[in-house]
Amino acid sequence: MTDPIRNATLALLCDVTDARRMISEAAPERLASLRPEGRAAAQRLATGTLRWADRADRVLGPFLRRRPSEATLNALRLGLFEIFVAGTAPHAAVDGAVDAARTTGGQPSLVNAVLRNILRLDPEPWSAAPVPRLPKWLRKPLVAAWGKQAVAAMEDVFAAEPPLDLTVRADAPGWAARLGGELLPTGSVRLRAVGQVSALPGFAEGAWWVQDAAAAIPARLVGAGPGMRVLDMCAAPGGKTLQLTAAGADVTALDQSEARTGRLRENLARCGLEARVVVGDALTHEDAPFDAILLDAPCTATGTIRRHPDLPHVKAGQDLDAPVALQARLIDRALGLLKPGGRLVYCVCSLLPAEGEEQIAAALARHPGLSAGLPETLPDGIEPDWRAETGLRLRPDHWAGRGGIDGFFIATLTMRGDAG
Ligand SMILES: C[S@@+](CC[C@H](N)C(=O)[O-])C[C@H]1O[C@@H](n2cnc3c(N)ncnc32)[C@H](O)[C@@H]1O
Repeated sequence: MTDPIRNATLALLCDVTDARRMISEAAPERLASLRPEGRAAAQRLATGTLRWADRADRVLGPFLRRRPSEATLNALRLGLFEIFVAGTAPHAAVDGAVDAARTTGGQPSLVNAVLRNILRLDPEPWSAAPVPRLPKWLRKPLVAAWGKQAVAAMEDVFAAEPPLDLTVRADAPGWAARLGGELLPTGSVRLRAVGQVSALPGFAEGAWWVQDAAAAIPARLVGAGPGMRVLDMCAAPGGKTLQLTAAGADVTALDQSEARTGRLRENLARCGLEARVVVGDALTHEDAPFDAILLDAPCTATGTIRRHPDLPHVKAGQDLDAPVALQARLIDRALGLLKPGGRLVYCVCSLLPAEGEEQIAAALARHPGLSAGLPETLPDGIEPDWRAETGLRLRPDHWAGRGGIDGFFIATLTMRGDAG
């Protein structure tokens, strides 16, 4: 009998590897006919399959004379993931992959033959294959920036299913105990093996929100508090807006995406928090001056691969010049909206220095009177080796034993009062 979840998973995998669409973008349409549990299952299968695609391709190599169609290759990857990682009974995984290949325009007989041949091998080749590696287009600049050993440690972290981190409004130790999670030194609560997030205690009343431990750090560096006028310049879907608002600041949350801003409004409403939400282009936003600005700039998001293993497939060969140029324009615009002496916190969830360290060096060169330096008192839990010359460099292999963190670069910038 045909399985709608596997069929939809295979179609979603082809959306990623063939049509170069992120799962978050393609899933709403692709999985629309499934029930909520089915949608969650298909997303889990697709994400896991992509996380292990590099190992699957190495195992498949000797069995394929040439690269098959995307539907066939993805059906094979899905079958191997189910058999060797997800623990599905081999006959069910093979039948499911064969059937999905048939429904999705692949070659079912090839999928059947290859998977059965692999299952016959003794010892099975999966376990001996190396940890999935990043694709060359990304590995090369990362090795140049952080070295081979660090990149290998990142790849180990990317191979594992990431934990779920929460930012808690009050009483993080209490919520960690209640949810059976770990209280991280930076104050986030880390959970493992979570089913439906919205069913957890505290979700409905907005006692916490989902936010990676690294992503929770930039807003803490803003120093927001009551009486301060703060601009969250690229705000949606709003994890950082929630932090700034919860700290008591008068927050303007600006983002150009109507759809993402809708999610930001929902998040504020769930948490009972208020901010002025504006849909608009930060490059033309007026309404100055602000005491502080948080600029969480659009970027390659290469720091979030452990949560988004679809990203290396979708962004392959992406031009870096456009995001880097936009980030520079956004920094310049933000500086123009700040009160003299006000603080700009710039951050990107990128592992590429061009979007982080080099972006800040270029801003310092463009603006005499601008300085980059971390505040004297840093938020709790920041490790000494996360400090970089002009800010904080957070990498996925930091806290590797605890499940890692997202990659981020964060700088705090201040313009001297008399400088223009
Ligand atoms: C990294 S995401 C922000 C994530 C958000 N700060 C959070 O914590 O949930 C970058 C955001 O920048 C927005 N963006 C990109 N270019 C923009 C522009 N010119 N003006 C305003 N927003 C922009 C995108 O729509 C996207 O929501």
